[in-house]
Amino acid sequence: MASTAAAASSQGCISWALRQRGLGGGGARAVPVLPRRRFCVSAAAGAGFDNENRRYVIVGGGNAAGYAARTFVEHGMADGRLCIVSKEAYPPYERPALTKGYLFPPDKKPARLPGFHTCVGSGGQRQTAEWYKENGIEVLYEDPVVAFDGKTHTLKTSSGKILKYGSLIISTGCEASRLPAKIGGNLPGVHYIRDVADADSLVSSLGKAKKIVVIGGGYIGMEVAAAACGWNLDTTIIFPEDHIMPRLFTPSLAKKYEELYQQNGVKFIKGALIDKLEAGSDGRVSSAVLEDGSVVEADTVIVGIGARPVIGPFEAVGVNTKVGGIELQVDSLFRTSIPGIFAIGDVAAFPLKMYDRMTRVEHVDHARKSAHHCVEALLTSHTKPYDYLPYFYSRVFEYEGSSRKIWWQFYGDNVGETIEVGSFEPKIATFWIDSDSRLKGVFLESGSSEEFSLLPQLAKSQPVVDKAKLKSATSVEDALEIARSSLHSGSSV
Ligand SMILES: Cc1cc2nc3c(=O)[nH]c(=O)nc-3n(C[C@H](O)[C@H](O)[C@H](O)COP(=O)(O)OP(=O)(O)OC[C@H]3O[C@@H](n4cnc5c(N)ncnc54)[C@H](O)[C@@H]3O)c2cc1C
Ligand SMILES: NC(=O)c1ccc[n+]([C@@H]2O[C@H](COP(=O)([O-])OP(=O)(O)OC[C@H]3O[C@@H](n4cnc5c(N)ncnc54)[C@H](O)[C@@H]3O)[C@@H](O)[C@H]2O)c1
Ligand SMILES: O=C1O[C@H]([C@@H](O)CO)C(O)=C1O
Repeated sequence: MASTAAAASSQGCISWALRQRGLGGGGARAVPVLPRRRFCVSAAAGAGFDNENRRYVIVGGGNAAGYAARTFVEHGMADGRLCIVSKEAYPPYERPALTKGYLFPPDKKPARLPGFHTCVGSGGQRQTAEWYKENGIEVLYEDPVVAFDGKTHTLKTSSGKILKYGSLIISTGCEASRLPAKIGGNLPGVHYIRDVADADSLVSSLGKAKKIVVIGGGYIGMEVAAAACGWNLDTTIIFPEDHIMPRLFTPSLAKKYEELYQQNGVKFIKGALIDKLEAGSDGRVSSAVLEDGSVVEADTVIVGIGARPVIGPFEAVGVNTKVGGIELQVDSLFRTSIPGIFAIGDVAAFPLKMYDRMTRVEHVDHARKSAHHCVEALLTSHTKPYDYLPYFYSRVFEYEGSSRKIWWQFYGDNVGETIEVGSFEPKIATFWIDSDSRLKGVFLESGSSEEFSLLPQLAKSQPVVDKAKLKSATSVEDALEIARSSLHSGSSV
C-alpha cells in the first residue's frame, strides 16, 4: 500500500479531486469508474495520510458503516477507494449486543469483541480489523471528524488530518442523552451506554455493585435491568411515565412485562422524575433523590433516557427539526441537500414511504438496510426509493439459568386500537388495527421462527381483519391464523 501511495504525485491528487467535484449528487447516477488507486499522499504530506483525496469517505464507524462497507466490497468498489473515519477504537460492531450478551455475568460466557463485529447480527461475515485491511479499506480509529467544509470537500479530524472526499456518507448515529452534571449526571458510578467503552465501564461497576438504580423505562432500561438480575443485584427502575416502553407498548402489554420483571426481583418506581443524584463520602454516586423528596440508595446508576442524533459538524448539509430533535434530512436515496453527501442510520430523517411521512428510526434493522440502499444507489444507477417497514425487537434474560427468556418482535406502525391475545405462558401477541379495520402493526413475544416470519407479511400488506374473530381467538396460534387468512381476502394494500 505504501509503495502505491508514494508513487502518486501531488499533482495527481489535485486533478483527481477536481474530477471528483463533478460527481455531485450521487444517488441517482452511476459513479464514473476512476482509475483504481490506493491512497494518494501529497508530496508535502510526506508519509502519513494528511491531505489525501479519498473517493468515498464514511464518517462514523458504527452499525451502518459496517453494512455500508460490506456493500462497497460486494460491488468491488472498496479496495483503495473507501475510508471510514471512526471515533471508536474498534471496527464496526453490532451495537445491540452491548445491552444483551455483553452484560451476561462473567460465568455465563459474555459476548466480547471480536465476536460480534458487523455483519454477524444478520448472518453475514464477521468484519474484523483484518477484513478491512484485506479489502483495502482504510479505517481511521479514535480520530473523530471535528470540522467539515462542503465547498472544498474536506473534513478535519481531531488529530488534525485533513481529508478530501469524493462522496461522503454520514453515519454518526446517536449519542445517549445525559442527566445534567449539576444534578449529578457525571458522578462516578453513573453510567450511560452507547459504545464498548461505556459497556466495559458498566461491567466493571456491576462486578462491585449491590444496589442499582436504572433511570428510564425504555429499551436500555428494560435490557439493563434484566441483565442486572443475572448479576443478582438489587435493582430499581425509575421513570416518569405510567408504564415501561411507553413508545411502543400498550399499558396492558407493559403490565405483563413489569410483572415478569417483578417476579425476578426488580422494583418499579413509576411516574417519578429525578431531582438529583447524590455522592457518598468516596465521591461515587450513593443515591437518587426523586422530585417528591424520596431517596433511593444506589452504588451504581444506569441512565437510559433516550438518544440524540449526532449531527455536528454537519449541520450545513441540511437539518430537519420536525420529526424529533435535530436530525440530518435526506430523500428516499439518502441524499442530503448537498450533492454527493449522504446520511444513513440513526442520524437521518428519511421519507417513510409506506406511511407517507418523514421519520427517523433508531434501530439496527434500519441502520443495516439504509446503509445497503444508500451505497447501492450511489454505486449503481438505481433510483428505487427506500421502502422501509419498521421493525423493532428485544431479547432479555437470555443468559443460561434464567427462569424465563424474553424475545419479542414488532413490525409496522403502533397506531389504532389494539387486540391483545395470550400471556407469557406460553406467548403473547398484540395487533394494532386502524379505523378501516386494517392491521397496521403486530407484536409477538416468544414466537417460533415461522410465526415471526408472518409478522412482516402482515404489517406490509395491512390486510383488513375481522376484529370480532380476532378478539375471540383462544390462543396466539389461533389469532395468527386468523390474521394470516385475512392476507388472502384480497383487501391488502
Ligand atoms: C446499547 C444499545 C443497544 C441497542 N440494541 C438494539 C436492539 O436490540 N435492536 C435494535 O434494533 N437496535 C438496537 N440499538 C440501536 C442500534 O444499535 C442503532 O440503531 C444502530 O447502532 C445505529 O447505527 P448507526 O451506524 O446509525 O449509529 P451507531 O451504530 O451509533 O454508529 C455511529 C458511530 O459514529 C461515531 N461517531 C459519532 N460522531 C463521529 C464523528 N464526528 N467522527 C467519527 N465518528 C463519529 C460513533 O462513535 C459511532 O461509532 C441499540 C443501541 C444501543 C446503544
Ligand atoms: N432493543 C432495542 O431496539 C434497543 C435496545 C437498547 C437501546 N436501543 C436504542 O438506544 C437508544 C437509547 O435507548 P433508551 O432506552 O435510552 O431510549 P428510549 O427512548 O427507548 O427510552 C427512554 C426512556 O427514558 C425515560 N425518560 C425520558 N426522559 C427522562 C428523564 N428526564 N428522566 C427519567 N427518565 C426519562 C422514559 O421512560 C423513556 O421511555 C435508542 O435509540 C434505542 O432505540 C434500542
Ligand atoms: O442484532 C444483533 O446483533 C447482536 C448479536 O446477534 C451479534 O452476535 C445482537 O445481540 C443483536 O440483537
